[in-house]
Amino acid sequence: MRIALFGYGKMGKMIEALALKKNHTIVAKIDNDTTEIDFSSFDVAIDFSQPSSAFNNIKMCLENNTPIISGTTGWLDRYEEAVILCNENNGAFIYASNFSLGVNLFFELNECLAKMMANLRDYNVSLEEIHHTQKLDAPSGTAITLAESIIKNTSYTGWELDATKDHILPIKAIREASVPGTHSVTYGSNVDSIEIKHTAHNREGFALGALTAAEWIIGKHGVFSMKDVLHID
Ligand SMILES: NC(=O)C1=CN([C@@H]2O[C@H](COP(=O)(O)OP(=O)(O)OC[C@H]3O[C@@H](n4cnc5c(N)ncnc54)[C@H](O)[C@@H]3O)[C@@H](O)[C@H]2O)C=CC1
Ligand SMILES: O=C(O)C1=N[C@H](C(=O)O)C[C@H](O)C1
Repeated sequence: MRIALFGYGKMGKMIEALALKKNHTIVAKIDNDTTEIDFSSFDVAIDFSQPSSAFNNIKMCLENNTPIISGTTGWLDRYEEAVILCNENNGAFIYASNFSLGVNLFFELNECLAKMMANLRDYNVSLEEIHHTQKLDAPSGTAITLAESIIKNTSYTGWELDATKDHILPIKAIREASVPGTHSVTYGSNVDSIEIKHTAHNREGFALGALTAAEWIIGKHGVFSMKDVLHID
């Protein structure tokens, strides 16, 4: 598979290392704003860039008939525009706030627990995420995905960083030197608490998931998610 990397930072480099081990070829490493890209030279693009550049990278790929996998977080106010562009161009697109298998299983666990807790009024839910200090967005994309699922399945109506209002799910975003990504969901009452937690030990799981999605999407048309790639239901 011939791959173009949009974003050649921590994730771009990790994906390159894994891709080479799997005998894929990295034909382009795009690490800044540019329009000088030969889209005919690669089969798929993988974007791990920055919140301010992700949408434009996705747009360029879709307008040039290139399947695009995006893991960049913090740009989702334009997600619906990306969906429209994908459909208009008969393209192929996957966004995931987290590509690791472990977190995608954790998403399922979170949904299941939210459904169980939905009518238990003695418990309040809160979310915490811990990431490295270079992270540009807060809360993390993964925390937002977790929060949206809880909101869909309980009486919570929204989320806010450090919220203290009724029915608003509080998210605490902590930044510590080199943490790859830790997420926990806690249901607390006066008598006990229930916590589920995912800890990434390094970035390999994210990179492997993104490569798996890139291999999977070739030849397909539409907007997909990691549920499609991993056959989770
Ligand atoms: N969905 C997932 O599984 C994961 C998502 N992420 C997200 O991926 C993004 C990148 O993460 P890291 O690699 O850790 O960040 P990073 O800061 O190490 O790398 C980002 C790179 O993008 C480059 N860049 C800036 N403007 C660009 C443009 N217009 N086009 C292409 N590249 C450009 C920067 O020069 C930098 O090298 C972040 O939004 C992060 O939250 C990170 C890990 C996993
Ligand atoms: O910026 C990161 O590093 C990560 N970002 C993603 C997010 O915002 O959820 C995924 C992972 O937690 C690492």
